[in-house]
Amino acid sequence: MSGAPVRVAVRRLAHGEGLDLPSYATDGAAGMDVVSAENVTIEAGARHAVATGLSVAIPAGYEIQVRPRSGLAFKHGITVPNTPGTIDSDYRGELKVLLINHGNESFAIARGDRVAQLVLAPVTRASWDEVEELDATGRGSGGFGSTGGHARL
Ligand SMILES: O=c1ccn([C@H]2C[C@H](O)[C@@H](COP(=O)(O)OP(=O)(O)OP(=O)(O)O)O2)c(=O)[nH]1
Ligand SMILES: [Mg+2]
Repeated sequence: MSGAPVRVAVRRLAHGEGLDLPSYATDGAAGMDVVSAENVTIEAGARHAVATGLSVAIPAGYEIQVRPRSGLAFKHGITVPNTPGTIDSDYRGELKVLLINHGNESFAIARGDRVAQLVLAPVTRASWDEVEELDATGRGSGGFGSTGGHARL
């Protein structure tokens, strides 16, 4: 961690009352674990937008990324289909965690369970310089495996 934490306004919605705010599990954690505000079971193969009971006002120039927790992914096949989910700085609706169950069994989430992690990240915006020709490179248009497969070169 470098510097003071960036302050982010957070509002609890009615169904978020009593829940822990997202928090860093360890001193060096990159993401804040965020908990579910609902009891829900996600069937094998199904998706669900999990309520967090929170809305936020991220300062301009930042975003929040919603990332999976590796333990849920590895043990249960529960991950974030749109990872990293993007929370825009101008979004004021409820922050939701989209989950998909890639496992073979239904997965029960209880209110208060940690379902994902939130990473605050700076945003660099681009503007286009439209040109007739791009500069030449050794790679050129080669891609999608053009340098070899997964095995040792
Ligand atoms: O995992 C997510 C992803 C998005 N959002 C909210 C915040 C975000 O600012 C908004 C829009 O997300 P995104 O731009 O990814 O979705 P879209 O399909 O492009 O919708 P829109 O047209 O509203 O931008 O939805 C969440 O709560 N959780
Ligand atoms: Mg969008």
